[in-house]
Parts: sequence; C-alpha cells; structure tokens
Amino acid sequence: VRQNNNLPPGPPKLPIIGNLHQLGTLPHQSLCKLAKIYGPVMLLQLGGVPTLVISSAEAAKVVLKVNDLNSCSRPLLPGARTLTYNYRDVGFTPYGDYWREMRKICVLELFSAKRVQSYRSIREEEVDSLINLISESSSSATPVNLTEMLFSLTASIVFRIAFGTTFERSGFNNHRFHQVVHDVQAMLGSYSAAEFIPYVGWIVDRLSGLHQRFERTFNELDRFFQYVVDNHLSAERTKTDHEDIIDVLLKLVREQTGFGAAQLSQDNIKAVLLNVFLGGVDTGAITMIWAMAELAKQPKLMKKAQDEVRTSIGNKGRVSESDIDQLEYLKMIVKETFRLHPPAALLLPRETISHFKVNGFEVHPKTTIHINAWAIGRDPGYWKSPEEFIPERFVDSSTDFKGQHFELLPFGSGRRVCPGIYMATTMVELGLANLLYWFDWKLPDGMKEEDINMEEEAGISLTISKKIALNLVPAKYSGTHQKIA
Ligand code: HEM
Repeated sequence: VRQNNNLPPGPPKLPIIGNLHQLGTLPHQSLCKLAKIYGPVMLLQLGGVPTLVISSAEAAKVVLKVNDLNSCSRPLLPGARTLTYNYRDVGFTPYGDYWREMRKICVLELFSAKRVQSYRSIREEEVDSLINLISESSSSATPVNLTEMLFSLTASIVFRIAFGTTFERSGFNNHRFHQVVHDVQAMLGSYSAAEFIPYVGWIVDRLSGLHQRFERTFNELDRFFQYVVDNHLSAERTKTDHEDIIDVLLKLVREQTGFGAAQLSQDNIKAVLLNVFLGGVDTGAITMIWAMAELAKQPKLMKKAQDEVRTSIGNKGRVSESDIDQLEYLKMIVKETFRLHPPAALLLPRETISHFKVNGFEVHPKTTIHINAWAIGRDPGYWKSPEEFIPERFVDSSTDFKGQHFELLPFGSGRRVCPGIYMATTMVELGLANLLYWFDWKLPDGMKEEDINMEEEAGISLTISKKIALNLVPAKYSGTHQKIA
C-alpha cells in the first residue's frame, strides 16, 4: 500500500497508463474489488489523470456534502466537448457562473414538479400503447422482449417531452435515432487516449479512427436537433397543449430573462437536449428492466406487488399517475432496484476545485472523483444480506434516494445531484405499475427462475445495463378485462 505525502493509498501503477489496465470491462466492479484491498478512499492514476475513488457512505458524505463546493466541477472529457457545443450544456460543463445559470433553468423551468406534471398525459398515452402492444402478444402466449419495449417506451416519452412530437411524425427514422443516441453514449463512455495520455494521446485517437467517428455522430445529431429547432421556429407549426422543452428554451432565448452570465443561443438548446436524451432514456429503461428481472426471479415478490396494485386500482381499467402514491410496496421495489442496480454505477465524474481532506488523506485540485454508488449499495456495513433483492428492507425506513442518505446514491448528491429525479421516478413507477397490473408474467418454456441471467454490461456507455435481454411471457390478468381506449 502506497503512502506518499499522505495521499490516499492505491494500487501500484505502470508508466504512462498508470492504473488504466486495472479497470477491466466493468470498472465499477473492478474498483469495488480494489477498494477491498486499498480502502474506501483510494487514489488511482488513469493515464495522466489522478482519480479518487470513493467506496463508502461516510467518505461519500465528506466529498458530496462537507466538500460539495470543493468538488463540484466536471473533468473536461474530450468526447463531451464536441457533443456539448463546447460545454454549453449543464451536465458536463465545469463549475462556474455559466453552470449555475443553466442549472437554475433546469431546476426552475425544465424539470420542476409543475413542468413534469404537465407531461402526464404524454406518459400515460405512451404507457397505454405499450400495454396494448403487449396485450396483442399475450393472446399467443409468446415471450416479449421487455428490454426492447422498455427502451422504446422511455425513448418515446422523452422524445415527445423534448420535441413535442412523436418519432413517427418527426420524420426521423426511429431506428436511426436509437443508433445515434447509442453512438453518443459510446463517445462519452470511451476512455479516449487524449484524455488519459498527455501530449501524444490525440495522435493515438486519430490513428484509431475515434476522432472521425466522433465527428460523424456529432454532425448527424446536430442536423437532427437543428431540424427540430427550425421546425419550432416556423410559423406553420401546430401548437400542442403543453410547452415542450424546445418551446421553453426558445422562450428563454427570446426573452433572455433570468439569465445573467451568458447569452443563451441555439447551441445551448441543442446541448441541453443532448443532456435530456442521455440522462432520460437509458437510465429509466434500465431501472424498469432490472426491477422486472428481479421480480421474475422471485415470483412471491411479483405476486405481492401485483396484489397491491390490483387491490388498490380494482376494476378502474388503468393505473394513472394519481394512483401511484398509494403503492408503497412498488416504491420499495424501485428503491431496492436502485440500491442493487444504480444505472450510473459510478455517478458522473466530478473534478475537485480546491484542496481538501477525506478520512485524513489529502485531495488536490484537478483530481477526478468517481463515487462508486454500486459498491456502496452492496456494502455489508450498511445493508444486511446485501446481494439479495429484498424490498421489505425499506419497511419503516426513511432511507430514500434523493441524495440525503449516502448509503443509497443512484442520483448523486449535492450541487450536481440529478435534476431529473422526479421526471425519472414518475416514468419508472407508472411503467412498472401498469406492467404489474395488466399482466401475469411467466418465464419462457423450459426456463427456471435461477436461469435468468443477471450479468451486467458496461460496454461503451456511461450506464450499466442488463447484458442479456429480458424475455417474459405475458398473460392478461383475468380480473381486468377493460381495454384501454
Ligand atoms: C433513473 C434515472 C436517472 C438516474 C439514475 C440519473 C442519475 C444521475 C446521476 C448519478 C447524475 C450525476 C450526479 C452527481 O454528479 O452527483 C445525474 C446528473 C444529471 N441528470 Fe440524471 N439520472 C436519471 C434521470 C434523469 C432524467 C430523466 C433527466 C432529465 C430529463 C436527467 C438529467 C440530468 C442532468 C441534466 C444531470 C447533470 C446535472 C449537473 O451536472 O448539474 N437525469 N443523473
């Protein structure tokens, strides 16, 4: 164990690449194992970048609460620079006046409770069409690919919220859009050589074709965003009954109200749209998929959740958002899913602004920080039988995931905490409640509960998802016969 000027301990490093070779294909898991040797406050060198890895709730609290201001910037990821129109977004932009203004717009205008509620009919309509689609398969008792369907659900919801129109009417090919969102995540998630190997890294990137791929993806996305923004500016546009995210941002551009630090431009709009897609689509789908997989593994829990929602809704024929608050067990299932499967296992990287101490160790400015929310969620020091999915652990517990309880941090905490928590949870709870209300779920022929594969995949994106698609056989619940209009 290295001890140097009271820096945090960490594994020995190689020249140039430092500890990069130790990250493996699932960095959150590799880092969790290393933390068992070197401790919950660990310093690695990822190429040229000193990187602090935090793996306990206590240390996370010292970073995200006590030293929030010292550690609330973001490292400049080269993939992000292009994609965010030179950091004109909110999620990847470094700390400063500009970020503060953008953050204010997000919290007050884009993701406020009132705004999220104004999108209720969009969520309910999209969930209804999913249920109708699954109902069609349920008559033939064939498995449905829930992974694909839930990605398509969150993508459709976020698309309509952002652009005010559906995929079909947008004139943009649905499949192509998924592909572009995927490529964008690859751009942000790939450990670019330029970021980690000082001075010569950019040559490696050009040789490996990374740079060309970045440019192609960016140009395609930019053309699409520009097309929708122009469409919103054109006089012929038919108004919808709620303002979509582009409407809100264009209004702010026109009025330039409440925005002191910088002039808002169309580039800001496009950069924020990108954040909304990256933040909103994958994460929600991944959460619902893990929840359904865990319930399919434990039919008793599935039944308990179904009994709750069916008793509570009765024969009303649909679960609407106003019903969700009564569904206590469902909410525990969502918490337990976030504990075992936080979609952003290492949160988003932070960068320190000033010097501070954690557990007696020195942390210098310009250090990248990863908080291993995945490791903290499975720490036997806080959680009994941590590897088991037990929603009941949250009975009579005040622990929630909004950033006040450092043992459960799927959305981060502090100044940079996810501003989309409410948007995300309304989508996830409504989706799950309806899947559980309308159908009984069986395993495909010949499969047993223990055969459900729970392996993770980090691949190239910033999120961790279930590696193998979840296929289950829906059977329409016989207690509810009404068809959704
Ligand atoms: C289950 C769903 C979601 C999860 C698990 C999640 C998780 C996170 C995490 C871990 C962070 C970084 C927090 C930190 O640095 O402390 C973050 C930031 C962010 N999220 Fe989410 N998120 C989700 C849904 C959403 C949605 C639906 C939106 C918007 C539509 C959104 C927009 C953002 C933005 C803009 C940031 C950057 C905030 C900043 O840097 O100031 N997220 N999210």
